[in-house]
Amino acid sequence: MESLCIVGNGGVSTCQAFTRLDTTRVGSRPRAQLGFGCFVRERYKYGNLVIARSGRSEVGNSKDGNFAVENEKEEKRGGLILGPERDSSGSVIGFNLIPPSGDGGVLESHEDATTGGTEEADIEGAEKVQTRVTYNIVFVTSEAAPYSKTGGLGDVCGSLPIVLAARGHRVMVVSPRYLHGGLADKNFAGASELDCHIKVYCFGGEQEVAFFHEYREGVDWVFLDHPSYHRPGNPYGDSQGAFGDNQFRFALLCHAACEAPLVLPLGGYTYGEKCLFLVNDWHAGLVPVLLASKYRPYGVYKDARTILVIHNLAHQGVEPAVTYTNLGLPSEWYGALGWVFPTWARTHALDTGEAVNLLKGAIVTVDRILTVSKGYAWEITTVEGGYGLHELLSSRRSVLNGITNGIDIYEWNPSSDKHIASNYSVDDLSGKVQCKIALQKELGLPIKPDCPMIGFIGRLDYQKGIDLIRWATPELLEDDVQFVMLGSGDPLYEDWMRATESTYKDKFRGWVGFNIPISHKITAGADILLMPSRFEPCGLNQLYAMRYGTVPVVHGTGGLRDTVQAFDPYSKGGLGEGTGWIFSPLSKESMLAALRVAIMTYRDHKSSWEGIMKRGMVRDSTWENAAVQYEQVFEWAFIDPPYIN
Ligand SMILES: Nc1ncnc2c1ncn2[C@@H]1O[C@H](COP(=O)(O)OP(=O)(O)O[C@H]2O[C@H](CO)[C@@H](O)[C@H](O)[C@H]2O)[C@@H](O)[C@H]1O
Repeated sequence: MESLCIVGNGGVSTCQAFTRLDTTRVGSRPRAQLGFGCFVRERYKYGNLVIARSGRSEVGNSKDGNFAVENEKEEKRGGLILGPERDSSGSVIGFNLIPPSGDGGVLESHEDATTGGTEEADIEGAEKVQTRVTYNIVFVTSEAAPYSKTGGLGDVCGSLPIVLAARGHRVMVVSPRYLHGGLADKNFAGASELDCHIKVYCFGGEQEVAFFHEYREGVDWVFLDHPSYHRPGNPYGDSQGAFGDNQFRFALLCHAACEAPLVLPLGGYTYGEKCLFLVNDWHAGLVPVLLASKYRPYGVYKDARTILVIHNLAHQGVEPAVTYTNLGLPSEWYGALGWVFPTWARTHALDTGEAVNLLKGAIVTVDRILTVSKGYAWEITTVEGGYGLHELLSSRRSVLNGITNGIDIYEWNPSSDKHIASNYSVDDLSGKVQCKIALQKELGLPIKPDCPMIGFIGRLDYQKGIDLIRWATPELLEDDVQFVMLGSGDPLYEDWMRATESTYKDKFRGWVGFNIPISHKITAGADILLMPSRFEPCGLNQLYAMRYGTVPVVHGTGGLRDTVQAFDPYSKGGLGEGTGWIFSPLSKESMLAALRVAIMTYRDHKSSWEGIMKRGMVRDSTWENAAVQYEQVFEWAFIDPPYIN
């Protein structure tokens, strides 16, 4: 117990007792980079108020014990709280706690943010406790599971918001209310219409939109309602291809998402102007452009920040330049979105290649950029991975970070999964073979519990390396293996899957369609999950597979390389380490070679195989791990002024 003077608004307001609750050491950089010691954080209880105080030890190479002594000394010398720091609305957002040396370091990460270049080391070292600063966070996304999902974007925007809310943030997710006229429409049944219709100006007129809302698992799920979201198909298209008015549909989403924190009194209060927009992929790319061009010039959202999360750079929302006037942006902002196709990509000699690119607009106006793995964060700054935006992305490298996705460990849990035939866990794997047998039965394959079963789940497109699978399948199926694929997408590959199934009746099954229960059954029933992705920003299926003891064989790219550890039978004195196989280059030969080693290990080295399975099953893929790193980036975003003021 000690006493501390609390000075507020220029005068000593009171002197009261306070108690130190705990002292923790905050993740530190290598000393050589910083030239000073590690940061420490202490928490104090003052009446009902808990105050976090951060400072740094001057003895960088102190052992933990020395840190305690150091801070004990500092504490004895006493410190001052120089009053609350308030935002423009008068809300208290922090306390200026200054030790007598004047070396306060209340916001240690401010220094981190200005040094640049090595932030990733700090992201990983961030504390794994409840966050100290909370934000009003607005996710803007074209899909969020379980309401809408065509792939990994839906998974991420369906689970990360819940984890952030549980960590104390106020979180809203704004997404369209798709009604396709099928069973999936019931996903929105829990959302009720809010008494708030607004008009947004774009596409040559006023567009009236409504909002639906469901408060679930601590998150405000806000669904934007407009007739253009009500049609058969999926969020982006139908059997005829992509919808022709997607630019309109997602521009509408962005306009409305900018209004939502200002106009929706969720739980009685709006989110307000001081919020953090997390804009996902091109569909949400207009949000930072709108803030910069239409709100901040009028004094609105001056204290908001925006972070672009890139899940897939291959999709950028590119449309002819003439469509710019539809977007509801001031004409002088054309340069932000204007983009010129390289000469080789133009359609004819008179084509000037001029276009508007919504993702590019976001990249040049947003405060910070995140991708879903570190490997991909680097790849998008290269010619090969940058899809024409590598130079722009490189120019913003100082605010670009990669954070590997987590997974929903409740939905993807082999010991409680309702979709699979038999539950199992790392302590009792016996149910896994039952899942395989059940899958063989369901698919009409010969029941062979010992036959290696390879699985594939994903969109049938160029990104996922389906062409490679197609070339390799005849050779692969010469062996005594079974191969099960689930996917939809390019009709060429859908037809190929059907044809292959009829050629290899005893060995191959191709399930064309999008089916979540089947994806769980394959993840549990297969022994090997194949992911020969050409590029993969993160990849979730390999994470699900590892959690289910299904061994991934992946191409060494992006998040696949970051998350799968190559099996090495000789390490650890012959005990082995690693969670799967990584092949490179992306060729039929190297993929088949990796699969053959995996199959041989499955057949002939049972204990090694079990080791690989178990290491994968206990790997930490939780969202908590990623959420802590997200919070570090949030802090950095608010330390810097808005990129475009
Ligand atoms: N036919 C089908 N039936 C049922 N379920 C199916 C399915 N096809 C795919 N899925 C499911 O959709 C999700 C796909 O996630 P991925 O991360 O593998 O890829 P995607 O390319 O969509 O995501 C993009 O965004 C995510 C999220 O950031 C990144 O991980 C990824 O690298 C990037 O390409 C998984 O949950 C998978 O099970």
